[in-house]
Order: sequence, then structure tokens, then C-alpha cells
Amino acid sequence: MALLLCNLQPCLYSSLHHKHEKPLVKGHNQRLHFTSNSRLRLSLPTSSFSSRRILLHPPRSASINGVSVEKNPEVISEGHGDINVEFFEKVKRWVGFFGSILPGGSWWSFSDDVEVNMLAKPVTVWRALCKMWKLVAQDRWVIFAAFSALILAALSEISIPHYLTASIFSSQSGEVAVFHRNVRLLVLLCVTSGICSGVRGCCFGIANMILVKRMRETLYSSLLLQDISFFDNETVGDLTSRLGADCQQVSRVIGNDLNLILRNVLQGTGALIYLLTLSWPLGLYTLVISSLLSAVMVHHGRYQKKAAKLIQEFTASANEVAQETFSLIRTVRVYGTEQEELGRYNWWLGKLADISVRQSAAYGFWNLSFNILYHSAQIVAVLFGGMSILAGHITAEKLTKFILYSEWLILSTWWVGDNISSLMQSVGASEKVFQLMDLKPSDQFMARGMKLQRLLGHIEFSNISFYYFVPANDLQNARFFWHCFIFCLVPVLQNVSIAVHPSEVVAIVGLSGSGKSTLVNLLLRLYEPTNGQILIDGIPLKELDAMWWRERIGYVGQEPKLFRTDISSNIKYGCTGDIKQEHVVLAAKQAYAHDFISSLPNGYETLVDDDLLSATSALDAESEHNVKGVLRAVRTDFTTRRSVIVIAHRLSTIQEADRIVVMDGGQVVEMGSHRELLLKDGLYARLARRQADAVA
Ligand SMILES: Nc1ncnc2c1ncn2[C@@H]1O[C@H](COP(=O)(O)OP(=O)(O)OP(=O)(O)O)[C@@H](O)[C@H]1O
Repeated sequence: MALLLCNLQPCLYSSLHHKHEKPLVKGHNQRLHFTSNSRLRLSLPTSSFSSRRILLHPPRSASINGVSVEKNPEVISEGHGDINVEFFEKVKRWVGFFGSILPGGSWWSFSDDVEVNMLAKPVTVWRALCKMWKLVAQDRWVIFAAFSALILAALSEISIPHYLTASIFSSQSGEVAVFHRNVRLLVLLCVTSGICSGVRGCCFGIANMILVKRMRETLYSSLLLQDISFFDNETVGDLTSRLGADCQQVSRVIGNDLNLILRNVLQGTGALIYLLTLSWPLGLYTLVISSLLSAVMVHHGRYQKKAAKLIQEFTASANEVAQETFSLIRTVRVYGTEQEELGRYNWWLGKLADISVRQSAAYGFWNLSFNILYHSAQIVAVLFGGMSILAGHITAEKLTKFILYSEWLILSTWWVGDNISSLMQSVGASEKVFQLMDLKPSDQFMARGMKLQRLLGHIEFSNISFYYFVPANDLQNARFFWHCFIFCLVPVLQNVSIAVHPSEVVAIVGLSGSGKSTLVNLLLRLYEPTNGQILIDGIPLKELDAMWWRERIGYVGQEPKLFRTDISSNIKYGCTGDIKQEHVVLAAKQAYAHDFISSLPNGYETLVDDDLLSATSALDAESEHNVKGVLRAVRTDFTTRRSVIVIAHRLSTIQEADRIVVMDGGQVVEMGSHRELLLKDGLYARLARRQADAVA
């Protein structure tokens, strides 16, 4: 016994509400309303705002498809005040602006124009590194090889200035043997550092690749195993952004940031020890300069981490808008909203640019501090070193070595700072990625439920009630709601009880939004009922193995989506075992699709694309006739007994169903055969009359 679920609703929307009244709810993110000029508009989803939990101060302007878009302030403020007043106002604004851009001023604060309530818990660098290590630990040999090469290269490089100076001064003093020995060592150090740098670069590159691959694998598999309700609150653009740009950014940690930080820490430490042995007062002085640089660098690193988080969030939001627009490009074209969509996208780009400007300015400040400290270190070293030579305390060779190594120390500190800020950015980007990776899979994948030996096909919805969880920002979608911290509960089904007997064909009809599809979603276990239970042959559905149960269901969705592969593969999709071509053809024949598929140039090998779908998706008179044929065949086929639940908007398709369930506002209001329901003269009879009038 198998179960066939069909959702044959050809019409998208059935009733309209005035824009300023309660919006009609269709799906959780599409709404229909009249605009002020009475033109019918489909309002595009606002999910990019709601799911990101970024609370933006209301822009001063127009709304585009339900999303406010900031306008040029010049355009908005049209006051023609006194010229002097305007001039002083301008001057005041500029003075205020200059005050705010001074270090510590309000311009630098990210919370001025955006208030980000990040759901991701902040990750410390150590925690992020531990998590990354777990991902690459399996291939730890690459990391060990990379670090060994790094240490050898760093030691060789740090020794070069010493032998370089020694060679020059030994040749000047005519010590030929010492000169030759120094040159030989110099060559050896150069060769060693060259080879080790090559090995280091290659191994870190491989480690990078391994890390980004594992990260994407882990993240993707974690996402795939989430409850469907998780996807109601996340957007595709956001998730693909985490998989793409964020993973790439995080992968820089090992290959770039850590690699360079370690290298420079090693070289800086070596240089410092050398400096202290040469002259401890000068050595200490260089240490003070480097410490000042480190303090600036820590501050800068923290700032960059914050900026990186915001950039990551805004990039994801921009991606969501673009993805949404591309997926609804036909609607955009028909309503001519290209400019408005561009505005919506630009709004996020503006936010991105805003953060990037401050990020670049902060980088400029960091460079400025570095340059001042670096050059002052050189000047002081030359001044005091020169005076020490004149006083006969140190030799010229010592001073040359000192200047070379103090430069090395300061440059290493600069590099460490630069790479720490990049590390902070990567760690900032990793927060959401790790949070998503750590999500527990849906219980359906964890629990091993029952598998029935024999399935009769008795389905009972027993006193089912169901609420959707909707993000609080989507409140306009809720008919009734109960406030909670972030989510609201939207009641959709109330005390629904329906029994489907084995081999029975039951049709569910009702107005749009009455909860028909939700009922089917519960049966597919895409959601769990809030109250009541579904019984399959008397056993609670949630005790059955979800995979096993779904394998026994043939499901045709309201708007079937096909994969971009050939027709055969789409027909076979999800079937286990060895499916032969004749099975595929048989299935296509039963669905009255064989003739159409055979007429295509490549038949069953034809690649499914939008053009092909546009020719097949409409439920026209012929396909309606075919659907009726399929239902009739299912009813009379006693070899493969199936219970069938079919949802239809066109009542003519389901007249022959054994029973028709009529739903209204999440409740079952009528039940019976076509004839019984017409005699009853209730909602079904009204709907049937309305459709008959529409056809006439
Ligand atoms: N994922 C979701 N999150 C929040 N609300 C939802 C979700 N899916 C549906 N809804 C809301 O639940 C209600 C019932 O929707 P459902 O799709 O079950 O109705 P339906 O009778 O099948 O409608 P239609 O005939 O238009 O497909 C509607 O108000 C809908 O907006």
C-alpha cells in the first residue's frame, strides 16, 4: 500500500485586501495588495530584513515592495530657508563631522546607523582555531610540514642580515678566510630559506584548501539536516553566502594569517634577542616602540573584527536581495520595478560602502601610526648609535647590525599587527559559520523510528492543531499572534480530524490559506503538529521512521520544481534501488507525460530548463483531463492499492473523489461526496457555483 499526495492548485491568489488593511497572507512571504493607484501589486518578501535580525533605523523615504529605501537627503529636504542660516547650518554640520572623525569620535562607532543584534555568539580566536584544527586534524601532516618549513625559513631569514653585515665588514678589514666563510654561510641560508619558503607556501595552500573543503562539507551537511522550519526563517541568499564567501574568508586563517603571524613572531623574537645582546639600552628602546605598535594593533584588530562581521551581514543581505530579484525576474519585468530593485540592492551596497570607508580610514590610521613610530625609531637609533660610535662605545659594524635588526623587529611587529587584524576579520566571519555548523540535526534524522511490516494506508488526523513560528519582524503576516521573544505563533489548523481509509481517494478543498497544504506538510512530517496526532494504521506517525515513511509516499507538489538535469533523472529522483528505463517510461505513461517527453528532440535525455517548464506547468483543460484520468486509474487499480489525498482548487478535477473535505480558516467545515455537498448548499456548493459561473 502506498500513498499518493497531489496538490493541484493552479491558482496563486484568490482574494484581495486593501493595502492599509490586514494583508492577505499567501505563503509566508508573499502578499497581495492594492497600491494607492489601485494597481495590483505582489509585494516581494521582506525576509532579507527579518531573517538577518538587523534592525535599521527607518530610512526617510519611500517603500519599495514593502522595503523602505533611503532617498538622497538632498531630494527630501526641500526647504528654502534663509541663505545665511543654511550656510551656518552647513558650517555647524562640517565642524560636527570633523569632531566626530577624531580618534574615539562617534563617526567610528558602527552602532550609529545600524544596530546589529547578531544571533551568532562571539567566537574567541582560540575557540575558532580549535574548531579549525578539528576540521584539518585528519590531515595534520600537511600542517606539521608547513610549520616545520616555516620555522626553518624564519630562522634562515633572520640570520641573513648578520652574515650580510659580517661579510661586508670582514672584506673591509681584509679577513679573507672569515669573508669566504661568511659568504658560504650566506649562500646556504639563502638556499635554505628559499626552499623552505616554497614548501611552506605549498603546504599552507593545501591546508587552506582542505580547511575550506571540510568547512563547506560540514556546513552543507549540517544545513541539509535541519528541520524545514529552520529554512522558513533563513533565506537562500544568506545560506549560500555562508557557504561561499564566509567559508572562503575563514579559510584564510591557516593559509595566510597564522602562517604570517607565526613567521613574523619568530623573526621578531629572534631580532629582539639579537638586539638586546648587541646593546641592551638600544634594544629596550626598540622594544618600547614595538610595544606601542602592538597596542595600536590590538585596538585596530578589534575594530576590524567588528567591521568584518557587519560586512559579512550586509554582503549576505545584498546577496539575498539579488537572489530574490533574479528568482522573481519575470514579476520584476512585468511591473517594471527594475529601478526599485536596483534601489533595494544599492541600499545594502551603500551600507557596505559605509562600513568599508570606516574600515579603510582605520587602516589608514594604523599605517600612519606605524610610519611615525618606525621612522622615529630609525632616527633615534642613528642619533644615539652615532653618538656611541663617536664615544667609542660601539663599532660601526655593530650599529649597522643594530639598525638592520631594529628595522626587522618593527617590520615584524607591523606584519603581525596586519595579520592579526586579518585574523580577527576571519574569526568575525567564522561566527555565523560555526554557529550553523554546530546546529543539531533534526530529530527525524537522529531518532530511529518504527518500520511497519505491512502498510494498509489508514490515515487519521486526530484533533490536529498547528502553529507556524514566524519571526517577530514578519508580524504583518500573522492573523492572530502570540508574542514571544523573537518568534510569533500563527495558528493555521485548529482541531482538525479527518480519517482516510485504505485505498480511498480524499480531496481537500477550500479557500486559499485555509490550511490544506499545511495538512499535507504535517503528513509528510515536514512539520510536527502542535497538538493532536496523526495515526498511520493506528500507530502515531512520529513513532515511525521518517525516511521509511516518506519512501512510501508519492508526492506531487503544487508548483513542482525540477532539478536542472535530464527528464529521466528527474523522474527517478529519490527512488532507491536500480530503476530501469522501462520503469521511468511506465511512470511517465501513467502520468500522461510520455507523449510530450517523446516529442522532445532528446526525449528522456532532454535537459530540464525554464523554457521546458513553461510549456508544462499550466493546468490547462488537457492536463486537467489527464489528472482526472490519473485519479480514475488510481481508484480502479487494485494491484497497487493506494490511499490518495488530493488538494485542488478546480473542483471539477476532484468530483469523482470518494470523499471531499472542505476547509475554511484552518477548520474542517464540510465533508461528503460531491453530490452530498452540493445538496448541503454550503461553502462547497458556493465555490462550485462560483467556478461554474467563471467558466460560463
Ligand atoms: N512556512 C510558513 N510560515 C508561516 N506561515 C505559513 C507558512 N506556510 C503557510 N503559512 C500560512 O499558513 C496559512 C495556511 O497556509 P496553507 O498553504 O496551508 O493554505 P492553503 O489552503 O494550502 O492555501 P493555498 O490554497 O493558497 O495553497 C496561510 O495563512 C499561510 O500564509
